[in-house]
Amino acid sequence: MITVDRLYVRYDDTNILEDINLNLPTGITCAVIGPSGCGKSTLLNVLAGLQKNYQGLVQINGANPSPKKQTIGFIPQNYGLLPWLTVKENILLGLKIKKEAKQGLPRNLVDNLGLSNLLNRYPNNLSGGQQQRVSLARAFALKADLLLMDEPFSALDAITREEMQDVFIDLWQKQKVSTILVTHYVEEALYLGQKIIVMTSAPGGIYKIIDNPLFSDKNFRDREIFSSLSKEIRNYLKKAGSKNER
Ligand SMILES: Nc1ncnc2c1ncn2[C@@H]1O[C@H](COP(=O)(O)OP(=O)(O)OP(=O)(O)O)[C@@H](O)[C@H]1O
Repeated sequence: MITVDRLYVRYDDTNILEDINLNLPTGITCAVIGPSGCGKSTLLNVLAGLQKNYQGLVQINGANPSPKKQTIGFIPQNYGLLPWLTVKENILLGLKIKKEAKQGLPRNLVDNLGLSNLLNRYPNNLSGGQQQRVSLARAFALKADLLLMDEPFSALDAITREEMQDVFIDLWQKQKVSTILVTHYVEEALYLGQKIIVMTSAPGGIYKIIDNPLFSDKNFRDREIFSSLSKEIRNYLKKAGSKNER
């Protein structure tokens, strides 16, 4: 369970996040969408335990976010791979930090992600899609309490992005890890988020939380509700971008 109660983040005298309240049950995916600069990455950083300068209550399974108390997987915008480590070493990195590297490489995961022949390569010699697969392997190997992804697929071309969205859904179906992902794409939010949080522009707040009936439906674009729901979110985003119109 993820609980956020009256969360504020301030830099100097400016509120970046303002009065964020959230209750997310364990084992769901939640997509966060909102105008540029509204504080989406800041929210992820707070949940990851990377940012401590906040006010309010933030709890993951009843405790403040901390690498000592929970296992938190984090996939940043640039995949977060260490260029001086091989694919294999990058995948094992999280497990090493968790002191579980002795279990060795999670072979099924590596095979499912098509990484078996790339284990000795370095990240710079991989395509964007391959790098993203490595970062997913590292995150899912952890069997994390919470997986945070900051625009995980935005650097990929459209076809590879759609492939990676399917890869994510397949992995998630097997593990049902609680996941929060930030995205700029309405379609991505509709495919990957059981819940969709629409944020207001700076200072970031929650404009609307939507229960999404299209989650993980591979034919979601063909469903009748798709165009009305995506229109609704785009309208929310337009309004959310201009607080006066709320
Ligand atoms: N260390 C910092 N000091 C001061 N201001 C900061 C700092 N880090 C972030 N900010 C500001 O906080 C605001 C929110 O930034 P954040 O990166 O969380 O937004 P975002 O919604 O993820 O943006 P984008 O969609 O463009 O990636 C921005 O105005 C940013 O300039």
